[in-house]
Amino acid sequence: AMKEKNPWHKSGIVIVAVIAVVAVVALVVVFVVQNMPLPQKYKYGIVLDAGSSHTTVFIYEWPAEKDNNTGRAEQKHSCNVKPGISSYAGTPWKAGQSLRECMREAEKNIPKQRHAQTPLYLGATAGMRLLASDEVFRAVSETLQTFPFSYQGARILSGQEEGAFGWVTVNYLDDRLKQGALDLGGASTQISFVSKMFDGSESPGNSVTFRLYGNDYNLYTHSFLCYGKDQALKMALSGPPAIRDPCFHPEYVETKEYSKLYDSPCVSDRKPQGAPAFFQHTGIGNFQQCQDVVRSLFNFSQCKYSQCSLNGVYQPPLQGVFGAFSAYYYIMDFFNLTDTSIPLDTVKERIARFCATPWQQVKQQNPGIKLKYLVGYCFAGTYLLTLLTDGYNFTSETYSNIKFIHKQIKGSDAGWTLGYMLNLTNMIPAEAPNEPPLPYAGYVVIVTVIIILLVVLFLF
Ligand SMILES: Nc1ccn([C@@H]2O[C@H](COP(=O)(O)OP(=O)(O)OP(=O)(O)O)[C@@H](O)[C@H]2O)c(=O)n1
Ligand SMILES: [Ca+2]
Repeated sequence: AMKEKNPWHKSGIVIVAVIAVVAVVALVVVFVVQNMPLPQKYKYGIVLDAGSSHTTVFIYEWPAEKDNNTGRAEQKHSCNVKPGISSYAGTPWKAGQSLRECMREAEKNIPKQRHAQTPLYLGATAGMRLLASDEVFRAVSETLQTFPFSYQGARILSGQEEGAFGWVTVNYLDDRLKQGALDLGGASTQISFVSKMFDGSESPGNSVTFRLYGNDYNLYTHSFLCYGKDQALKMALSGPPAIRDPCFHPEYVETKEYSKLYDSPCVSDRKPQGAPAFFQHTGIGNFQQCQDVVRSLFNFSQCKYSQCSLNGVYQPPLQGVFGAFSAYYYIMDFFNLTDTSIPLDTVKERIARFCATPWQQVKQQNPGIKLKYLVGYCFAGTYLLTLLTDGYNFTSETYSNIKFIHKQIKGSDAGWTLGYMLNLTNMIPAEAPNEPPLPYAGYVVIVTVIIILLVVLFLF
């Protein structure tokens, strides 16, 4: 009998193979889809930074299901209003009104179902330290309570908190190396850093301890009230009647109201008897002389500690790199000098040349810059350099340890607000995060390749 070929034999193998391949592909697909991260659910927090010159509403966002020890809160949105609430001393209700528009934006930026559980904090800094108006706080609180968030209250931060939380923000997410923090505001300025030479014993008032990513830190921090850039300018102007002012450009002439100059506690006791109502403010644009004026605002005559920065305030030796933000950044960004590999002498020369440039020419060369800011950069640049060198003791050698920064990793603004919220929500990461051994994509690729390998072996 003829051996009949079984036509089913060959096609049977093919069918089995196809089914096997389809099954494996299906397996892989199901596996990948199943293991894909679910659409994230987020939690939110709102912090209002009520500074002396502005109020900024910050919205932070972090994954809801993750434990909080991995450093993942990020800035989702920010909204800025000027001027600061402390400028509404005469009309407190307007301070409340001024925040409405940004708060409505916050409502839009946070999903409705999360509103009620979103904490809302307002922290005020140096402007309110100087004003200390209960009426302004009451008006602001009333406004904030009309929004559907979980209002946690408004308060004035101490200078120590402001410095310490700025340090936490700068070091959050970045556990590789501990950076110091330099904050130059309108009404106060802060310096915060960790130093081997500082254990808090010499000056307990400058000491703050934190546990961050598995390490304990003893932080040195100090806030100088009245030494923000706007109040420092008032102090500089209120010296001997500033007729010919080295901190303003040649050809700058402006008639100014004397009483406006003395409207802050930083300068009120300097007001001379029988001062005229108006004075002519005339620039001569001289960096060296402007530096002398700034130095005269710093008192170096007494120090009861092993060493001091200025005004008899203890400061341990500088250590490590520093993130310098807020006005430090705005000023150096204007001068195109945020790159600190540029030698300090070159930086001084450039600012000196700017100060010596006649005001008309400065205006022509900087058409895009608001005049109220532009007019102040000669003083601001001189003040910044003098504070860093004569004040904090940075040198030509250590200047490059400063990094002028605006945003943190992942786009959060550098400043005290993120650190403040992390602290109040118990989210300052006490332990270092547990990294998964493989990134997710790598894990999927490896699993898939192994399965395909097994299938190929099986077929042959
Ligand atoms: N784009 C900007 C924004 C602000 N400024 C100025 O920089 C200074 C500091 O601003 P900021 O850090 O916002 O200070 P505040 O938080 O308002 O003040 P403080 O921290 O002292 O309360 C102010 O003189 C402000 O006018 C600037 O030159 N350019
Ligand atoms: Ca500030």
